Amino acid sequence: MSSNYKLNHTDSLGNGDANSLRSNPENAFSDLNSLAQSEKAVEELLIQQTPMQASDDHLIEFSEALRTVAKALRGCAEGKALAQAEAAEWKRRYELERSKNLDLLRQAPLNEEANSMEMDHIAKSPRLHVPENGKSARYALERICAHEVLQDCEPNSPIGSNNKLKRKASFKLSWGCKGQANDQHKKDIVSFESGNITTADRSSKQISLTWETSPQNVLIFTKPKSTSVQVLSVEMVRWLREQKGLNVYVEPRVKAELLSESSSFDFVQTWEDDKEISLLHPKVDLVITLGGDGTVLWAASMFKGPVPPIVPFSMGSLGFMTPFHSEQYRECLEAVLKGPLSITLRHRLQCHIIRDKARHDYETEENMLVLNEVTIDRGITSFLTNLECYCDNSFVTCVQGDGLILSTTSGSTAYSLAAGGSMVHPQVPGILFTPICPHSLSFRPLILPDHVTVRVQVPFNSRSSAWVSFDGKGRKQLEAGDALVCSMAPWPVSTACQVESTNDFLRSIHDGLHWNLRKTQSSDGPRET
Ligand SMILES: NC(=O)c1ccc[n+]([C@@H]2O[C@H](COP(=O)([O-])OP(=O)(O)OC[C@H]3O[C@@H](n4cnc5c(N)ncnc54)[C@H](O)[C@@H]3O)[C@@H](O)[C@H]2O)c1
Ligand SMILES: Nc1ncnc2c1ncn2[C@@H]1O[C@H](COP(=O)(O)OP(=O)(O)OP(=O)(O)O)[C@@H](O)[C@H]1O
Repeated sequence: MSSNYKLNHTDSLGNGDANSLRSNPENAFSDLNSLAQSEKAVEELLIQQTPMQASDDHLIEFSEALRTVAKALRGCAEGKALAQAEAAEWKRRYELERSKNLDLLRQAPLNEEANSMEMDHIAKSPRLHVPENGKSARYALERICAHEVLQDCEPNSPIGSNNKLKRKASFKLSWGCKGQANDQHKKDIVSFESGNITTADRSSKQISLTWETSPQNVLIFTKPKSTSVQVLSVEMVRWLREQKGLNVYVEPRVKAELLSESSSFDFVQTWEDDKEISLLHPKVDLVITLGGDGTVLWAASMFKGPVPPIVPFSMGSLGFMTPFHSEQYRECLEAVLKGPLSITLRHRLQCHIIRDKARHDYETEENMLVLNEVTIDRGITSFLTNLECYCDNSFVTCVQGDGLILSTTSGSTAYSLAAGGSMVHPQVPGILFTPICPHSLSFRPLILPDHVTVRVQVPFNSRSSAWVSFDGKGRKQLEAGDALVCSMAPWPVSTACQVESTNDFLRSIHDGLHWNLRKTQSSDGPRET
């Protein structure tokens, strides 16, 4: 009889048998009463044990039950308080992150204004055209269009040390209308005049870049350790200088290669210190890449802010972002330098890690920008990753598997595709949320809108840490309590198109992946009657 009330054991939160008592406490009391009123039971008890012992037993069991209930309630309250504290802490960090980003964005128009005044004063240059809608797009475009003065910030800087005062080439962007380029700018997408909601111009039209002043400064990135790339770079640098009269910048490694070819390449400019790379953007009108997609990723990673337009030549096995053929480099570059050219505006993600250790002082690790994706995986451990994912502070899901890929739409044809994600046109704004080998039958990839902030956290009860990599590089460990915060960056990467954005994208998936290649069924057979 007494076993009806016995609370054998409880877990750390006081759950277990306590729950059954808590869920139905009245039954427990009424059973006790009926037991006490049962003469037969009392007689039996008197025979088996002394009255003192019996009532002691009941009192002990009853007080045990109460203690367990109290423990369970305390556990619940503590859990709730902890969750609330954690939510508040994350909200604080999120707000800090947001205000930091807003500050950055606010500074942009100021700098732009300052530049503009300086420019107007120096050279009465035409102002760039700025699209009128959405703030983030406006800032992004202002930033990539910025006119800047080529002045050495540090007199001893090797970058452009033989430059006099030069002006960065200016350009304007225009959005095509029904496939035709014109001078229209982006307009509000949704109008709601007279209560009627209608959509007008869409955001992802073909974009055309027109030079307003000729590009003068070209930076070439090359895939290392490739003989064919080295041969082409020698030829291209000479052509750009002798035929086009351009200033050419290359990486220090490439300058050494060129000089070993001939001392006549000493006009080529480079840098010595990695810190000087941050000075590249104001000096470079155009970037050329010679290699595969990896070289485009490498080039983009050199720019921690705005990126000059990139002309990617294909010298790898695939090439989803490299539409130009190296054999025709002269014709291609002639056309690009003259303009106008179609571009694909590829979004990037900005990511940063928040360490649990740095909980009380807003940390700190450098923001990383990715053109393809940021991956959180299990590294060399054999344990499942356990990743809690939030989207703007709403819980999304917990990833248990090999990891998670947060990809741009440009990266949708890379790792995300291999993990089962959809292929998405690179100009569709969005963040792909693709699990890697999830240990669940119902986990499907998601595509989230471009305005959200995604947070991926390793929970404190995780069995192992996780590893983050950025476009397949720069691996960093995430310990329990650490989080990765990721949102759309305001600095896209514009790559020149061979034809136009959609045509290039479709060609790349046909040529690169043999997408949906199937022998055509012959008409020689049964037909619908
Ligand atoms: N299982 C996989 O498919 C897998 C695994 C790891 C990394 N990757 C990809 O490799 C990228 C790094 O490229 P890398 O060249 O520095 O390394 P890499 O030299 O190892 O090349 C990886 C391959 O991915 C291709 N690739 C890169 N970006 C692409 C894109 N946007 N669309 C289609 N294919 C693309 C490259 O052309 C190359 O063939 C990572 O960002 C990741 O997307 C893929
Ligand atoms: N300028 C560079 N400096 C250092 N590393 C680079 C540079 N350019 C490319 N890489 C690296 O070299 C590797 C190979 O580059 P890339 O993908 O362009 O060539 P690939 O592998 O031959 O092309 P594909 O994958 O199409 O066959 C990549 O990991 C990339 O990060």
